[in-house]
Amino acid sequence: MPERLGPPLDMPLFDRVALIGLGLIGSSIARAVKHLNLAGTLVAVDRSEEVVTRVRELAIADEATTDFVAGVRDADLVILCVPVGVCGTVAEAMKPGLKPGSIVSDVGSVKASVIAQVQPHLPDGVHFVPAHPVAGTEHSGPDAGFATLFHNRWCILTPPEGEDEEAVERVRAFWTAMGSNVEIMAAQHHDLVLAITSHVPHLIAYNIVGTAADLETVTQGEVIKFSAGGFRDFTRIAASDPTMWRDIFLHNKEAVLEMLGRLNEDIALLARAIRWGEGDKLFDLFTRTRAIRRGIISSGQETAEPDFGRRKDQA
Ligand SMILES: NC(=O)C1=CN([C@@H]2O[C@H](COP(=O)(O)OP(=O)(O)OC[C@H]3O[C@@H](n4cnc5c(N)ncnc54)[C@H](O)[C@@H]3O)[C@@H](O)[C@H]2O)C=CC1
Ligand SMILES: O=C(O)C(=O)Cc1ccc(O)cc1
Repeated sequence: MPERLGPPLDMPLFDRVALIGLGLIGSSIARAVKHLNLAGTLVAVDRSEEVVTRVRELAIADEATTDFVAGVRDADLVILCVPVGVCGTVAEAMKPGLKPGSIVSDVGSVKASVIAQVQPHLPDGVHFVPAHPVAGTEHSGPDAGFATLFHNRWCILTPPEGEDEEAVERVRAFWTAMGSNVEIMAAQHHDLVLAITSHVPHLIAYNIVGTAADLETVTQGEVIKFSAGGFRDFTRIAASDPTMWRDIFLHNKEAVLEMLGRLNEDIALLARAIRWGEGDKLFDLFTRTRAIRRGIISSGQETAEPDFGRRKDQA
């Protein structure tokens, strides 16, 4: 797997790009954009003065402001990198500054709800190409980002039907330049797929760590001391940002509940197999799941060892 970004482009893809929300994802995009020369001018917008100050200290954008309207003015591409629950209010706040012909995008982990929140606020002539980079870590904030985060990772675009093809292709080119593999799918389908591949696994991690911490027969000290096994991987996931994940579950409610229902049925079957000593059933499942893990590794999406967020290849 290549660990470095390519050389900077001779010509930027966009004259002016505005990022709203400079946390893990926004600041990773900012670093990649600067490194690869993807924007003539990069503007950072955040509601937090502290974040804006830190962005200036880190020098990861050309301009930084808390003023949404001024921040997006004249931008050709505006990307919302905020928790999914506030995308509608952010879109409403920036609306007066949006330039006709510009492209609005986002990075939210849920797509149908973000589209429903944002679309009503976009003036005619502004294109909307929602995106979800399927790449991240359990860390948050502008210091947590790194330019190679999206390298060799999927980025899913969910343009509403009838959206301008050229706008979609420009967003595709942007993510491809950052090293992502881009796929296009319907927002509802995205939400169903991500419910089982990302959202429910996070819920399970939050649940198992919470349950272990609550167990009266096991002390907090023992949970930490003996966490070298599978539990340790769950604690990494369960350290993910509470605001972000609260919003994901509330905004992908139906798909998550659907997948949880299915999961509950399968767990009941596993409990039954254990109770009745049906070793073959357990063995068959574990054999199938081992093949899935090996398939992921051989596809180059994951290293064989735990990488705890791929921070060693930060750029
Ligand atoms: N963390 C991850 O691993 C991934 C996150 N995402 C998505 O990316 C988005 C951002 O996530 P992170 O960068 O991890 O979050 P973060 O917590 O690191 O950063 C969020 C930033 O948004 C700002 N913000 C919050 N509310 C705002 C508002 N109303 N107006 C303006 N700025 C506001 C915060 O000040 C902060 O700087 C979320 O929608 C999340 O679902 C997508 C892929 C991976
Ligand atoms: O840290 C991890 O293991 C993740 O799963 C990161 C992540 C979180 C949310 C997303 O929408 C995509 C990726």
